[in-house]
Amino acid sequence: MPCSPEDGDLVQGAPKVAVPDDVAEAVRTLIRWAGDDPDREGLLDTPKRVARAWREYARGYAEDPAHHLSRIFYEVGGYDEIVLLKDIPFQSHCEHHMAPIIGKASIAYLPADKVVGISKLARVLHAFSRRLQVQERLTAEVADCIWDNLNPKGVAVVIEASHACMTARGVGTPGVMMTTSRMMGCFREDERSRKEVLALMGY
Ligand SMILES: Nc1nc2c(ncn2[C@@H]2O[C@H](COP(=O)(O)OP(=O)(O)OP(=O)(O)O)[C@@H](O)[C@H]2O)c(=O)[nH]1
Ligand SMILES: [Zn+2]
Repeated sequence: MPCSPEDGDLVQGAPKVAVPDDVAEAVRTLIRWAGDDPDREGLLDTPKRVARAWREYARGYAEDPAHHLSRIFYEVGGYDEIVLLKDIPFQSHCEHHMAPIIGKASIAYLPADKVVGISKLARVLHAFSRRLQVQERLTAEVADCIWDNLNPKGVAVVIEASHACMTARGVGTPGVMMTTSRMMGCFREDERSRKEVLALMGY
């Protein structure tokens, strides 16, 4: 995947982050554990690559997700209906196996007075997904962050994802998706609002 400008020191051509010896050594140990020789030519640079890759996978730890919701618009022409960002692709890693979680999220809110730039919903998702996660917590953290910072009338988050720890190992069930949701405010209390937002999401 190409680096985006928000990757900071990870932008192609920028100086690479230094990898501490103990981190590289940990990867060498893992290579040995996997059954290979970390001193063979093809694997010599792998510990540093893996270490830097993990800085990318886990760059959400360096972000304050709420910061993305700090630029508020109060005037949006009296708009008072659902705002939905649908099928946002994301990647995360499960905290049990550190294996990829690959999926999509739909994030909706019903504004009271505060509205944010629509990209910010995806930024909040990425700030939480680029950490070690379980899908339930990821779903709740995204919803809670929007609820706490925008004080909307409702928040709805639905996430569908495939867990590599289930597809590439373990139970070995490719194609299985896990679905989680968090409904808050009107989407939790009012059945019509809940149905409306789920229909807009395509469920
Ligand atoms: N609820 C939940 N479970 C997850 C998530 N990601 C991974 N898991 C599960 O975490 C569980 C960890 O179970 P353990 O028995 O401790 O680990 P394990 O022996 O590797 O389990 P298996 O995956 O069944 O081989 C597994 O059932 C995984 O499928 C997630 O986001 N949410
Ligand atoms: Zn897992």
